[in-house]
Amino acid sequence: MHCKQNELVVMAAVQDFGNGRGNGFDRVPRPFVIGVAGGTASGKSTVCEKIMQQLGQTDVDRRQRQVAIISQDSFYKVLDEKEKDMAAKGQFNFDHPEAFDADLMLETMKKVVAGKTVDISTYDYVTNSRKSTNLSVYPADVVLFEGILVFYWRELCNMFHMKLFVDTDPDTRLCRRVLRDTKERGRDLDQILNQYTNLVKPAFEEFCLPTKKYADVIIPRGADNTVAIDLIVQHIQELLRPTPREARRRHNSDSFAGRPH
Ligand SMILES: Nc1ncnc2c1ncn2[C@@H]1O[C@H](COP(=O)(O)OP(=O)(O)O)[C@@H](O)[C@H]1O
Ligand SMILES: Nc1ccn([C@@H]2O[C@H](COP(=O)(O)O)[C@@H](O)[C@H]2O)c(=O)n1
Repeated sequence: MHCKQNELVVMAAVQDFGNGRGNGFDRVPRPFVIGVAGGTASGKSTVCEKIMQQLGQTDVDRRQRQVAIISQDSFYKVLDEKEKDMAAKGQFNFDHPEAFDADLMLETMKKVVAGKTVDISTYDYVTNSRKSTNLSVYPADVVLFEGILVFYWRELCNMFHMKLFVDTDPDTRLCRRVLRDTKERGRDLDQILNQYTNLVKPAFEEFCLPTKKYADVIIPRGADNTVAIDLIVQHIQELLRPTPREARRRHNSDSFAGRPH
């Protein structure tokens, strides 16, 4: 088997910690790492953003956040001159596993799992290179790792305690990619369509789609699927350590519930 299944872990977490009141918090892995895979422009980042928003994390200082997001795109290899030239013409295959620095990705994720702060490059799609500024990702209770091929490498896939696959209709994805890449990634229509037809679509079918079977939860329609997102948020809330205020509130309501009438 390529990547082990986690349903039992997830079910145990739901059963043991579902009421958020037991001492079971100590037995939830810290951080609880969630892999979010799916084709290009399926809505992976948008789903992660929605999860962060609903958990009230977006207004919190990055150092204090209980949930962190890491993008697999931060681990694209540095291109040589010839590859840069190909990339500028939309002829470099960014959808092949070889395009990623798998060693760096694994090394970084091992540190994340060990609860360490990691410095991660941000990626510039206009220049097809890593930006000079790094982003620190601080230890968090839950880490979302999103990207087209996050379930492709067995060792990486096995690090996830929960695996989500964002499953959006391919025509919708292509339309969104055209709009996004012209507006935000400095691409023209010809280049986008050539790259999509010759490289993106075949690689999706060969490398990304076959990893859907490792998902614990498949999210049809991506970020439009508010029911799925609500359920995932509810589950994450149950995994997060209660803040001191929340712990007091729960303690008080337990004591009150225990009193004779
Ligand atoms: N449900 C949606 N409805 C409309 N546009 C969406 C939706 N989800 C994502 N988008 C847009 O589609 C593009 C790709 O979404 P994104 O979340 O970046 O996908 P991915 O991370 O899978 O590449 C973005 O421009 C985003 O704003
Ligand atoms: N320089 C680059 C790097 C990546 N891509 C494309 O991005 C896609 C992955 O990002 P998503 O947000 O869409 O998941 C992938 O399909 C690459 O083709 C690129 O065009 N240029």
